[in-house]
Parts: sequence; structure tokens; C-alpha cells
Amino acid sequence: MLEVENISAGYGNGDVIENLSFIAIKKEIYVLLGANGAGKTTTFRAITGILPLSSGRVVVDGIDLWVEPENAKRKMGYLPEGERVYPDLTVYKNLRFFAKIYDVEEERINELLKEFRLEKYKNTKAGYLSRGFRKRLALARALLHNPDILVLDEPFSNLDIPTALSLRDKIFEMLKEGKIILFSTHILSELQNFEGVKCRVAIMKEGKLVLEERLENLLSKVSSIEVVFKVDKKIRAKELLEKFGYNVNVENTGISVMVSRYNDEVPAIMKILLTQGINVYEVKPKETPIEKIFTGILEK
Ligand SMILES: Nc1ncnc2c1ncn2[C@@H]1O[C@H](COP(=O)(O)OP(=O)(O)OP(=O)(O)O)[C@@H](O)[C@H]1O
Repeated sequence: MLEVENISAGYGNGDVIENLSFIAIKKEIYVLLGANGAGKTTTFRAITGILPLSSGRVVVDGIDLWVEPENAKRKMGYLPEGERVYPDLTVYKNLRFFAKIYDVEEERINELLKEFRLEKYKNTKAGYLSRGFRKRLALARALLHNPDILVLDEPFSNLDIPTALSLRDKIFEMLKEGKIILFSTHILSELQNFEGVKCRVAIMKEGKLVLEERLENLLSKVSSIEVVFKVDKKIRAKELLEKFGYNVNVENTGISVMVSRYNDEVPAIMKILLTQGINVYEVKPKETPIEKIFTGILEK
């Protein structure tokens, strides 16, 4: 268990994060969601012992991070924002450097090279790797000492969709193994990929946690969303859908319809429109559910 008790920390000009408290447990993902500059990286630096606390405590499986830093840090793996690897060292040497620090056997390096499909690039300088592969290397490095707790700062940023999905699957796998996983994001729609797993989301604003909620509750808070259909016969489309009980508005670009079950209702609406000879050129939600909540909270 990772217990964060009332921590404050900053960079010399006062605290950037203030009185944060939360608990991250096994088999559950803990997400820090916040706009740029909200304090996510600072929080992760503080809980991994990189940045000193000005007050509060971080306790890792019963070990106080500032009382027994080495023992507590051994239990944590940290993926910093961006792909922070040594660009002039090969993939292998990047891992070996940290393996020595953590006193990890050579065998573990080979295991990780295989697991992250980096064998082929073993002797390639990290600076020449694509972003996705640099991220894999950085993640492999974070896992070298087989930590129980993984702290991933914006792990999905700058990844293409297949790489992001394979990283998500890797996170699921590690979760099943019993690891505690924390990650941060400012991209709200990323969380929709985590529906169905145990996931708690803390929304950060200006260095404070303003809301903590289970992902499914966060999503269910928005019972309906507005979807815009770009169509050619707007009035006809409105009249038609209203007969089916939909709440429809005519807009400049088309019609907007309130839907509560996006995945079922949008195809049904499309079918109604198309079978009645109304062309649909584009379908777009006005806001994604999480964005709606996020915007609502941050505007308060
Ligand atoms: N090394 C530093 N020295 C001084 N101030 C810093 C430093 N790093 C971050 N800050 C400030 O701390 C605040 C929080 O930044 P932080 O990087 O923790 O936010 P974030 O939520 O991770 O943002 P982003 O998504 O942009 O990475 C910002 O106002 C930032 O300018």
C-alpha cells in the first residue's frame, strides 16, 4: 500500500502542491488527472523521494520514505515524463547502468529486453530509437528491480494508438500481478480505455486534489451527452428523430441530439436517418463525458 499523508512540496519559492492525501492499493490504478501545471509531476517526484517534502509523510508498505529512503525507494519504479533515457548509451547499457545501481542480475536485463521486445535494438543507441521504443526502454528501466509500485508520469503522451494500447495492456498485466500502479494524464479521453478495471481518479487543480472518484462513477455522473450529426436535411431529420423520442436541436452545421448510451444510440440514429434518405457527413460528440465533468469542476 502507498499512503500519502498531507504532503506539501515545492521548488524553493513556496509549495506547489499542498496537503495532498491519498492511498493507492494493490490491483487498482490510481490516476492523477489535471491540466498542465496542476502539479502532477511535482506530486510524483515528492512521492518517489526525488523532491523533499515540506510537510507530510509518504509510507510505502509500512516504510516511511524519509526515515528509510533506500528501503522505500526499492519498492518503487518511476517512469519520468518524456522518455528520459541516456541517448548516447545503447539500450543494453542504459539498462546495465541502472542494474548496477540496483544490484540487479544480468539475467533480469535479458528478461526485460525480451519482455519489451527490445532485443533487436540491444546495441542501438537509445537516442536513435523511436519514441514508442524509448518509452518501452524507460519502462523496462523502471521495472528493473521488480518494484511493487509503479509511478508513471504521462505514460501515454506522444504514443501512437497501437503503442498506447499495448502499454495499456502491459499495465493491465502488471495490475494482475499485484502491482500498485499510479499514472498521470491531462488527456481525459485516455481514461475511457480503462473502463472495466478498478481505477480511481483524482482530479488535481492548482496543486490540490479537488475530487477523487471511481472511474465508473465519474463516467456515470454524465448521464447524457450531446452529439452533433452533420446532415443535409436538418428540419426533416429533427422531425423524424423527435418521433422516436429524441431531444433534438437544429444547429448551424447540422442537428444535435442528446444521447445517454452513446455506443447503442448513435448507430440507431444513423440508421433512422440513412434509411429515410438523409445523408450524414459527420458525427461528433460535443464533449466527451469526462471532459464535461472536468470542465464543470475546474470552472467552479
Ligand atoms: N523545477 C521547477 N522549478 C520551479 N517550479 C517548477 C519546477 N517544476 C515545476 N514547477 C512549477 O510547479 C507547478 C506544477 O508543475 P508540474 O510539472 O508539477 O505540473 P504538471 O501537472 O505535471 O504539468 P504538466 O502536465 O505540464 O507536466 C507549475 O507551476 C510549474 O511551473
